Amino acid sequence: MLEALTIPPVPEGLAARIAARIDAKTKPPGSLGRIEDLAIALGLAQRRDDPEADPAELMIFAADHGIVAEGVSAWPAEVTAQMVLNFLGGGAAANVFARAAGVGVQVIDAGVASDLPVAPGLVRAGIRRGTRNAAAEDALSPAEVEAALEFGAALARDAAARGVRVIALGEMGIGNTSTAALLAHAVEGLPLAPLAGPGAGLDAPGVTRKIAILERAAARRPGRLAPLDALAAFGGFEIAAMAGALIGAASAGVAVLVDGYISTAAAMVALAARPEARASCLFAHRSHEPGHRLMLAHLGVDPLLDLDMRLGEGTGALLAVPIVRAAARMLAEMATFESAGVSGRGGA
Ligand SMILES: O=C(O)c1ccc[n+]([C@@H]2O[C@H](COP(=O)([O-])O)[C@@H](O)[C@H]2O)c1
Ligand SMILES: Cc1cc2nc[nH]c2cc1C
Repeated sequence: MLEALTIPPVPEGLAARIAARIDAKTKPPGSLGRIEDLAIALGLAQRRDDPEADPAELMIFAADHGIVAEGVSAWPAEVTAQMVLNFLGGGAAANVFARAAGVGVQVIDAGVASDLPVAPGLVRAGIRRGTRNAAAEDALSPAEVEAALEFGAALARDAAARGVRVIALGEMGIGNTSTAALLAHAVEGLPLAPLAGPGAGLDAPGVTRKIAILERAAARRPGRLAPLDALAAFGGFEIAAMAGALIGAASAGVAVLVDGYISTAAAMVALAARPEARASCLFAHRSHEPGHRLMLAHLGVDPLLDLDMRLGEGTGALLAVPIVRAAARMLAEMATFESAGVSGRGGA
């Protein structure tokens, strides 16, 4: 089904048309700097001359990772489910930033291992509870990968049908920095050790142990892997669902705000499978997780913000929403030299 989703090409001349409109606004040409580039990028992402930032929605995809049994995280796996309850209660950083930014939140159990109550507002994939331990065996079956991708794509297309214009990709999953590192290594050939960092708070000896565990996992499936094979080898459910959501959003003309280290790994996987979705992506921030710099450099991306954040949940993407909104409204609402009767550049 996912292969059947067509991603519309960027219309010919769209960037030049938006750039010309921006140049007619009452300001010295180029004086809004990267906000001007962002307005064009939003137009390209939505394949529209008049892109909109609202409504924007945060999707928080939560899941667990079997590799946590090896000791790759400073935190126990139960924290994933506990944080899902916190998201549902509105008390997490993502909830607070979403309220501050005027963004709706959807909480998604993409494959959490611990018990979660049936709760209104919790969307469930119902594929499986957690991945297998990728250091010992493949984390997901090909059918599970397919199901998670389809699930994410369907959620994004549902959001598009509700009129959502921008989807922010957030996640929660103890151990998912390990999975993200393995995916970036396998799909793009980036070196594994510099991709492996403290995640949610490992100390230096912990990072050294994490690297050894990740090397063992990578050795099980050596060499470059196709994106879906890499997801099967290493997981995880939330990353596959985010990759599916990105492709689903791109197919529906919805812009995707990519968040931090794990969200970017999902984008890497999605873009390896569907390069034509690249124009649909806006990159929100540079995470403090050291490997994020490598990923962004590999993608040739200079994100909007760099605030030393490394939380995930979509918090970096949420902080970028007001900037994206300002760019869209600049394009829609700013007067032109002509409409405002302001003189153009004169001679001496
Ligand atoms: O978004 C980031 O850049 C980021 C960087 C480091 C950690 N995290 C979050 O921390 C969790 C994963 O960390 P870890 O050490 O358990 O792999 C997961 O819930 C992520 O949302 C997120
Ligand atoms: C408490 C906590 C909150 C998080 N939010 C995203 N990742 C997280 C990891 C932990 C440990």
